[in-house]
Amino acid sequence: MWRRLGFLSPAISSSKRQNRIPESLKLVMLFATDAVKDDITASRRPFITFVLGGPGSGKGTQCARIASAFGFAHLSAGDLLREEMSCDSKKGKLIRDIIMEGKIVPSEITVHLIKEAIMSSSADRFLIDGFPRSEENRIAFETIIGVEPNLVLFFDCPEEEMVKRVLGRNQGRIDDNIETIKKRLKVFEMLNLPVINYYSAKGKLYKINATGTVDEIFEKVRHLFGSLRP
Ligand SMILES: Nc1ncnc2c1ncn2[C@@H]1O[C@H](COP(=O)(O)OP(=O)(O)OP(=O)(O)O)[C@@H](O)[C@H]1O
Ligand SMILES: Nc1ccn([C@H]2C[C@H](O)[C@@H](COP(=O)(O)O)O2)c(=O)n1
Ligand SMILES: [Mg+2]
Repeated sequence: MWRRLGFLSPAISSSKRQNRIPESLKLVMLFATDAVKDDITASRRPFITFVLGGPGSGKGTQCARIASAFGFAHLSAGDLLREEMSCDSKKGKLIRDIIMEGKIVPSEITVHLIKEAIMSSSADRFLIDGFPRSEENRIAFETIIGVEPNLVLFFDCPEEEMVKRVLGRNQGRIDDNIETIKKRLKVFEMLNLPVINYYSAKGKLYKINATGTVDEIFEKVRHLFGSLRP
């Protein structure tokens, strides 16, 4: 099956930008012992789908449809961070500042939130929406949680369409303004495309043209998930 997905995914041009792992994350990785990984993988091995795409490409919209049609638990990294951001704490303020700047929150924070969410769920299949956003995110997940995704969906959408959708979203998000969107698009290209290329090379990527109506896009997604036996 995964070979077939690889075949369907055209290669994506690779980014020249190298991602560096910060010292703080190296320390977390050092202490991510097998005992910690076993928290999630000892009693079960959930089916994990990463859902990637630029800002406004429709990840959240399609995840909601997939979750209700195929029984996946939907974990949005952005939603988890926004929830944490609303806490009146130093960490909450740090997250708010980073999101306003369109940058990426340190991986140890995001992976910890995802890990907690997986552990407190009894689901056997997860959509992890908006993660990993960088090579650092990806490596932290693999090291701390100790599993690789079974499948990676990439919603490929032209920039003008993404900007139009984000500006029309109207959900009161602090990053839904033109200045932050421009920064998020640059960060997507610099940090997220290398991750997409990585999974493409591994034959795990399924690229979906994210233009058209929500229903038209979901038809393609439905076809893919209908052929899976997670
Ligand atoms: N196919 C579509 N056509 C038109 N509008 C869409 C389509 N899919 C989603 N939208 C709308 O575009 C906006 C962005 O969609 P969504 O929140 O799903 O994107 P996202 O990829 O999760 O973005 P972000 O990374 O910023 O969270 C929403 O208002 C949504 O209703
Ligand atoms: N892995 C992630 C996911 C999200 N963030 C931050 C930065 C994003 O701009 C913001 C919103 O996420 P979205 O709702 O668009 O998925 O949250 C991050 O730092 N790391
Ligand atoms: Mg979203």
